[in-house]
Amino acid sequence: MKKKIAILPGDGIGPEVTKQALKSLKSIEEAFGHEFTYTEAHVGAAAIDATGDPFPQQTEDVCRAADAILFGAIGHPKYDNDPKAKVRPEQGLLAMRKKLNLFANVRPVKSYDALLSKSPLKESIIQGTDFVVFRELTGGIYFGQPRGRSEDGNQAFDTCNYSKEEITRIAKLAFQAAGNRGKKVTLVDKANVLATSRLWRETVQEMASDYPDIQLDFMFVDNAAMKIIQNPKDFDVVLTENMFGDIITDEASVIAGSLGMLPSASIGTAQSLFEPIHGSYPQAAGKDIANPFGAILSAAMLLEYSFGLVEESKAIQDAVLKAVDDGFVTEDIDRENPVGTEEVGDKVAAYIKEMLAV
Ligand SMILES: NC(=O)C1=CN([C@@H]2O[C@H](COP(=O)(O)OP(=O)(O)OC[C@H]3O[C@@H](n4cnc5c(N)ncnc54)[C@H](O)[C@@H]3O)[C@@H](O)[C@H]2O)C=CC1
Ligand SMILES: CC(C)CC(=O)C(=O)O
Ligand SMILES: [Mg+2]
Repeated sequence: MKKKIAILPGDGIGPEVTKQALKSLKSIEEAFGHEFTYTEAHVGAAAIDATGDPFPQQTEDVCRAADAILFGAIGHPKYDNDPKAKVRPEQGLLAMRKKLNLFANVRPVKSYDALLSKSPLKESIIQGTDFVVFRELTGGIYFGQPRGRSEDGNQAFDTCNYSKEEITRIAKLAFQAAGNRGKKVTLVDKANVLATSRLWRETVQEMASDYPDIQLDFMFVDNAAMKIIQNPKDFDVVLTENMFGDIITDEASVIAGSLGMLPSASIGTAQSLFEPIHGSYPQAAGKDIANPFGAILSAAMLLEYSFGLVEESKAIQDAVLKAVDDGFVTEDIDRENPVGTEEVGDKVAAYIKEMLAV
């Protein structure tokens, strides 16, 4: 199969974890005889430095010309520590999501048997966790207008906005996913307080009759934040809006062992984009300590979601599992006996070929 992949490494640890994901994709090409071409483009602080724009037209063009997009992370302390900065790397990420219509961010959460003992959570509680969060990605408070500051600068405001259409299109994907899994959708919202959350409940309730074999539950987000840690196995498909999904998945990553473990797919109406759920972790940049599994598993999601290459995707997932089982993990997982980012990437790429006997 011949496919074009846009590579957007971004900032901080973005380039190093993306590099490890590419090693796995190259093993897959070799093992299965596929031909992927990779076109790199700037996004985030790297793009501001190069062009003044965190999501330049040239990068958008590269994304639109591709069959799928692999993204690292954006963000830089020089902007985080300057609340008055006029242009911010995060604007690039949000612009990219909006312009490419990446409306559904799918974030699978799993525990790893080999990592159970490393978790601050009780093994008996997290063992066997397997749920997926469908996070709406192009609406809500990250995008709503008006937003800004009052004229005297003493007040600031953001707007949370949702339309039925925005809710319906992601809810459909969540119901369909539940049909192929544990047949349960939990809508996480704040319908006791927010008008937007009440629209979510109403819309999803109306849709439920189209999916009679799916159990639909509702949970307020504050309760969900607690229950995900207390009883993660109660969840199958979690459906939620943009900001709630952002927050509860960072929390849920503790179940997997580290924020560096979780991949994601951002489903678009044309191309889809694949990215680890973490940020640019600037403290770790260039130190060969970042966990690349989230990025590598994002490449696995890319193969399955965008190219329909299920066996190839599984080959990467199996190699990751073997690397984890064999103790090839970075210091966020194993402080006493870590290996470096590059070594993890090399190991997974080698295991793919070894397990497929290439
Ligand atoms: N999708 C994106 O590109 C995102 C970008 N950001 C940006 O990233 C920058 C840093 O933000 P933070 O809040 O510190 O979030 P972050 O996700 O970069 O890091 C938070 C903490 O998670 C751990 N961590 C994250 N990724 C890891 C990895 N691959 N391996 C090992 N440990 C890892 C580290 O303990 C780190 O201190 C900011 O500029 C922020 O705006 C934040 C979240 C998402
Ligand atoms: C940096 C934010 C815009 C997004 C974020 O934290 C995320 O998508 O996980
Ligand atoms: Mg986040």
